[in-house]
Amino acid sequence: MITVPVALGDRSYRVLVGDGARHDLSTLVPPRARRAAIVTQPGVPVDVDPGIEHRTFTIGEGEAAKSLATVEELCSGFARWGLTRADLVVAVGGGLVTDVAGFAAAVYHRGIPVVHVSTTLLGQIDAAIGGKTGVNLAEGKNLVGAFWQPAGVVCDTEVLASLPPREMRSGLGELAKYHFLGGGELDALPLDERVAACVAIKAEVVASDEREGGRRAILNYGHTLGHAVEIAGGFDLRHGEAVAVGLVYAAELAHALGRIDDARVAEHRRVVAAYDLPSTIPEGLDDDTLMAAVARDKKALDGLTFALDGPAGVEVVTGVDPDLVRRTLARVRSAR
Ligand SMILES: NC(=O)c1ccc[n+]([C@@H]2O[C@H](COP(=O)([O-])OP(=O)(O)OC[C@H]3O[C@@H](n4cnc5c(N)ncnc54)[C@H](O)[C@@H]3O)[C@@H](O)[C@H]2O)c1
Ligand SMILES: O=C(O)C(=O)C[C@@H](O)[C@H](O)[C@H](O)COP(=O)(O)O
Ligand SMILES: [Zn+2]
Repeated sequence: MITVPVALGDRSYRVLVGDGARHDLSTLVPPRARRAAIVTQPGVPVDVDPGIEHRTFTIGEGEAAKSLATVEELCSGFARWGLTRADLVVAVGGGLVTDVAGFAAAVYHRGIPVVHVSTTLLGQIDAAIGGKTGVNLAEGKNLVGAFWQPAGVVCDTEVLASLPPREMRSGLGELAKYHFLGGGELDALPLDERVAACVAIKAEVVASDEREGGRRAILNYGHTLGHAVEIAGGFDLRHGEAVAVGLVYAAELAHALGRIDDARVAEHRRVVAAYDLPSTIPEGLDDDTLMAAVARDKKALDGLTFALDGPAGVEVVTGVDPDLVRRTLARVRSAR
């Protein structure tokens, strides 16, 4: 078992990574908790035992279930059962479950503890770590949410064996992101160590800027166009697939701004292709729709804003020329 600490002062917690790590869930349960509300989906074939009285609450599958309506249903269920502030929410699932259950925990009784048992590759290397929780609106991804750190996280690599191949590949989209955030050749590592290495990268960034005042936005690399493609396409692409498209787009944009050279763009394309992930914008998504979604990105405080690679690594670039953003859409489309 590998333990990765997330150092956030009195909100610090442990991330347990390893084959069978779910069996250590009870070690992360806060001492005052008497009851645990387990939030999961019918499609998650993972049983957990928090070691205290528990009841299971299921939510729907797919991004449509990542909604305020689902949060309301969960909170009503918690209230009917009599869950108190001293009790616990345990999210068991991928990023969708941990984002929704984490947000419900953040707002129920103005905040109760949550432990994430992450069951997808994408969740284990990214979504369950760092305390971003939230839901979608019709207008965009994750537009309502809260920073709410878990009391602990379990990344049991054994449960990844049942993950459908497309979901595993989607996780590789976020893994591709870490290649450009100092991760280097992560593929050389055994699975547990690869997951732990990504968790450690994310933990260090989150510890330096918990609420995305600045540096944390590098974790959003590939997400400005990624989220736009995801929502404009009605979620035909999985999150990690959309991030892969967004990484290639961000590389082309950084190149157009003179921040990186041809070889670095080629490296982005190589990493994305090696994971068998898409590198172009799906047909049928028009530029105006994508531009509107890009403008609604939460990072866009001062003009169109992207996390972009450059001589000093990935950093946030504000006020990007809309014409250049459009021309880069055309460039990525033509490289199909
Ligand atoms: N909060 C964050 O920092 C953060 C980071 C990255 C992504 N996200 C969010 O995470 C979501 C995507 O998460 P995801 O890729 O994990 O998808 P997901 O949570 O939708 O799960 C994908 C599918 O796999 C099933 N599944 C889960 N675990 C399984 C298992 N072990 N075996 C078999 N099937 C299993 C689920 O039921 C679901 O149908 C998006 O909403 C994205 O915005 C959040
Ligand atoms: O944890 C972060 O910070 C991230 O940006 C991680 C992303 O992979 C993740 O998809 C996140 O939910 C996106 O955040 P958002 O602020 O753009 O909604
Ligand atoms: Zn993401």
